[in-house]
Amino acid sequence: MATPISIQVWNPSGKYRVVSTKSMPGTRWIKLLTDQDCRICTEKKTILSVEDIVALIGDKCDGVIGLTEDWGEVLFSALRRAGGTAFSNMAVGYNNVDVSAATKHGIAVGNTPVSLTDPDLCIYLTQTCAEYSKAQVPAHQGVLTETTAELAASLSLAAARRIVEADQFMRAGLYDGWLPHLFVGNLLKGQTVGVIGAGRIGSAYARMMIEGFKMNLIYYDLYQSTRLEKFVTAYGQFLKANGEQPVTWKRAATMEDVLRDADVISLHPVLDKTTYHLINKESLAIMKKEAILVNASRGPVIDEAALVEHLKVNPMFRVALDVFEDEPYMKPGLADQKNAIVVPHIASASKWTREGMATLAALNVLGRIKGYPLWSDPNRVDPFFDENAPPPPACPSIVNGKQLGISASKL
Ligand SMILES: NC(=O)C1=CN([C@@H]2O[C@H](COP(=O)(O)OP(=O)(O)OC[C@H]3O[C@@H](n4cnc5c(N)ncnc54)[C@H](O)[C@@H]3O)[C@@H](O)[C@H]2O)C=CC1
Ligand SMILES: O=C(O)C(=O)CO
Repeated sequence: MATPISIQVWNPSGKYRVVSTKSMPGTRWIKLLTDQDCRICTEKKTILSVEDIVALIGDKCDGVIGLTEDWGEVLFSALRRAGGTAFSNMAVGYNNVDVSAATKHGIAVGNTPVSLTDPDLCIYLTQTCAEYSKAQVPAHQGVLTETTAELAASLSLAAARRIVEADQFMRAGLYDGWLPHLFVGNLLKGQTVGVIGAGRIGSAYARMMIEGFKMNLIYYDLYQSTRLEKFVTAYGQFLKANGEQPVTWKRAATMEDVLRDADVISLHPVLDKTTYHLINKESLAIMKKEAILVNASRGPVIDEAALVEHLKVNPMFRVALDVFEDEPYMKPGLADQKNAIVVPHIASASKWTREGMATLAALNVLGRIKGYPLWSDPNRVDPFFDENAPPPPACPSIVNGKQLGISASKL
């Protein structure tokens, strides 16, 4: 075992033993657990291997909070042997977790689809235009959802206006004076934004690009996003009533239609068998030569080696990536491409979101340890964030709750 070098323990004499495989932001999650007689053990610096985590679980552990590690048979059987019944990913995505292995061992699997109410947005829309405000803009905007969508929007802009290249050029002392051809990029207004996977994050990203830059929408999802369609229709009517060109939407019959039509394409599906290498050599070839591709979902949704080859022969094609196929590594050649922007999986990295995720992950584990029921709607978890009141006695979001027969909360 690579010895963990900086173990930190809170409330050493606590009755319940909880391990957090990574140090998490904020202090509320620590207080919530220690107030309920939990001893918390976390590794502050190292990225732990599966072997390290088994050692940290030891022979007594009630629950674990983890992220990105490979949570399969080895870890779940170790947790079970130590008497554990709870695991929570500190993430909304849980493609790193073998849920059926957890269920087999009677272990609950939590995730963090954080949400909060955003009254300002609703007031703004109500004042702006009655129709527009009725367009089913959700009263609950996800904290993780919006944060991740904002990063995807930032990457779209950075790629469209070549901000990273221009920044590097400045710092290299190459700027001699204003030139008409210097870092000419793409105007977004009036262009088409394509969204693949129009769930919570994909829809929030679409709204930002449509409202912010008056782009038209084409999307592909297995399900119809009625709420998003109504929003774009109403916003289009609002623009028309104000003498502006209305925005439009189209639900594509195939993903290829999106790839063919869109100027900026952002990927937001879950990672599963149907989305693995969704973007590959063939699908890249369909896209416009000057298109922008953004990925803040999961790395393996793109065949990254094929992407590197595509970037080499299509210098006007740009890509902006938050996630990578072999994370934390990049495929050979990617870092050399000027038409690629790469950031280290920071889409959810706003203070509020990360602290909220830590709180939810801790409460998933605590709820299971205490035998609490499941919260009624994992997309409406605002009560768990109220710093002035104790959190509801429920598990905020357990993905295999039904399979384990955990009862639903009446709250
Ligand atoms: N980069 C980051 O830090 C973050 C990444 N994520 C990733 O984003 C993903 C999406 O998150 P949410 O929007 O909250 O999930 P969601 O479940 O609300 O949306 C996913 C959408 O993908 C669609 N989908 C599934 N298979 C598809 C297919 N074959 N083709 C097209 N669409 C398909 C689903 O119907 C659904 O509408 C997460 O699963 C996670 O992997 C989430 C948060 C942060
Ligand atoms: O929540 C997720 O799925 C993440 O990727 C963490 O940022």
